[in-house]
Amino acid sequence: MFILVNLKAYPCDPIEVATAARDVAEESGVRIAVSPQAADISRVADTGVETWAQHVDPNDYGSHTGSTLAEAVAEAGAVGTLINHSEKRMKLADIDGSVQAAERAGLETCVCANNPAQIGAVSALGPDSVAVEPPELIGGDVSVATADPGIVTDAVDSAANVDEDVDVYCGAGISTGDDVVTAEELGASGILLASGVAKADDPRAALEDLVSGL
Ligand SMILES: O=C(CO)COP(=O)(O)O
Repeated sequence: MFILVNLKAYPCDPIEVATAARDVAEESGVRIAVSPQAADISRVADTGVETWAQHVDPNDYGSHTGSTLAEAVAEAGAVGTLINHSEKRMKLADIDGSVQAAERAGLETCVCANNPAQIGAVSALGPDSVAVEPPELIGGDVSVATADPGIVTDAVDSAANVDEDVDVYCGAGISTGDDVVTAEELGASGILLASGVAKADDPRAALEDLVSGL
């Protein structure tokens, strides 16, 4: 299982989370990555943790003020990027452009989507992975894997029907090792989470719990 920690714009210490994630990944052998604010990518990557961007724009180099250039986040130390999110909604054509931009820059890609139908649509764009996250469960304390297990299994089927090489992750409300094991049993090969770590009093303990059943 891959554990991808999205720090969103939470007021946590990205270096504290990054060092904890690096250590827990080393100790457990579980792949863990941290996705900080773009401005923090470089110093998070310097900790040695696997670092992902939260977003890249579809554009190439050029006159694109305010854009997040895929090559720039790769140069800063990111090895992957999220694309699209319930909190950063993109048009399908722009998701396609961002997947291509990320691939051009050598970044691994994970496209987020709200439901299994959208998972099928974005799987057709050829990302490395997709993540199903029901918006109504994001930021809550009930895991998608227990609140709506069918959405995870349907997302797995939906992606496989389009492209069997696309990994499927799930997210929303995941905070415990039991949630991670349940997600794995439903066919997910990774989880995407935020508040369970970013808002935890002790991010290291939260990460240790997440990997405890793997
Ligand atoms: O949106 C998410 C990750 O991208 C999930 O957020 P929570 O883990 O806070 O529910």
